[in-house]
Amino acid sequence: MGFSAAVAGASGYAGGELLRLLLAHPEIEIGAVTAGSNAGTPLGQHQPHLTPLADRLLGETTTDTLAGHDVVFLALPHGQSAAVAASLPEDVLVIDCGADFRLTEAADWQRWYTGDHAGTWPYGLPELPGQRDLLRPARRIAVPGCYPTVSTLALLPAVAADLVDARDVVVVAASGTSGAGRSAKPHLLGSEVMGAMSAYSVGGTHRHTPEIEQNLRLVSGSPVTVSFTPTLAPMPRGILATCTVRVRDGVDTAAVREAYARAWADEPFLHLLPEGAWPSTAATLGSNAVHAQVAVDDRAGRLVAVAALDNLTKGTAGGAVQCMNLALGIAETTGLGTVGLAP
Ligand SMILES: NC(=O)C1=CN([C@@H]2O[C@H](COP(=O)(O)OP(=O)(O)OC[C@H]3O[C@@H](n4cnc5c(N)ncnc54)[C@H](OP(=O)(O)O)[C@@H]3O)[C@@H](O)[C@H]2O)C=CC1
Ligand SMILES: CC(=O)N[C@@H](CCC(=O)OP(=O)(O)O)C(=O)O
Repeated sequence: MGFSAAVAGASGYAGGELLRLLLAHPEIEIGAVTAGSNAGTPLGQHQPHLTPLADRLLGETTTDTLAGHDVVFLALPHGQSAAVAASLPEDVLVIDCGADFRLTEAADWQRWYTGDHAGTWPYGLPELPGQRDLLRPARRIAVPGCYPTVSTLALLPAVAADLVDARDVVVVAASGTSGAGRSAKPHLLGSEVMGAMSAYSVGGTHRHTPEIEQNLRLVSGSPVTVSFTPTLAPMPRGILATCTVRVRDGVDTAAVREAYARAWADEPFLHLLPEGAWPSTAATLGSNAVHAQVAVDDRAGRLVAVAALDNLTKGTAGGAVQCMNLALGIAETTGLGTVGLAP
């Protein structure tokens, strides 16, 4: 065991997935586990699948509890991370699963969130060009939102190779309910969700829109406009994103597939499926993998890129552990699987 790690928000979904992954990580010893209103109760009461940690008591999320670790993961609601991070020494690796430090523009923060913009940390999507060089020396990392991870990765090779016009991107993504966190909300009741799909934050109102645009802008030679519509699917975890964008003249499926195969040849977690096979969330569950497929719809003149991932693994905790590995100087794939759970 080389490094100690604390997890704040350990009673929640993202915190639970972090602990599941860290339990299997050969270089990590799990230290403090903390919560909010559930502080003082045993972790096993909230995360019964984490049997080796069942008797651990959840601590208060304070500087005293979190201090003294090499790594601190924050899996807290938006707006809670800045104060905690500021109280920790600069040489401690702090990895925030929330949104507070993802956006580069304060104006974007003010438009899409409430309160003051806390700042910008290196963005925890290693697959962005040049990003690994920024993450290796970083001691503060902002993990992307789950929809931005899957949508950005689904579109990145096509936008980077200038095969598409990024002014006309449409993303419709279906998420499992764990994406909404664990606190009780009427629209997440079993009777509302089971056997039903529904759209929400329609009409360009979801706060992940500027994050997806920010990511694609990094590689696009032209302006980027994304119309993003999330939907809620009757499953506990997983996201399937269907992304379409106008293709440049003469671009066909073969050219797009070649660009994705080239871009992802050395990516350990990004898989372009064999031609004709389309992603399913189930095949990615519990793994850090992203499965994708692309085709050009010649009649409509649009690229269709479909990608699936597990929102709690590559979409949050797995992405966070991947970034931790880079920042600790250990192999990026340590403790992370690419094999999903099926059926
Ligand atoms: N779920 C997902 O798929 C994704 C989540 N994220 C982000 O990860 C973070 C955690 O999300 P998620 O796990 O889903 O949320 P949950 O609601 O499931 O968990 C929230 C956690 O934060 C704790 N908490 C709440 N308020 C406070 C407080 N004031 N002080 C200390 N601890 C507090 C809760 O403790 P208690 O049980 O005591 O209330 C709980 O442990 C969020 O920022 C979310 O946006 C990012 C990408 C995807
Ligand atoms: C199904 C569902 O409700 N999903 C969440 C996305 C969660 C996520 O990625 O997290 P951040 O809040 O960290 O950005 C939502 O749409 O708000």
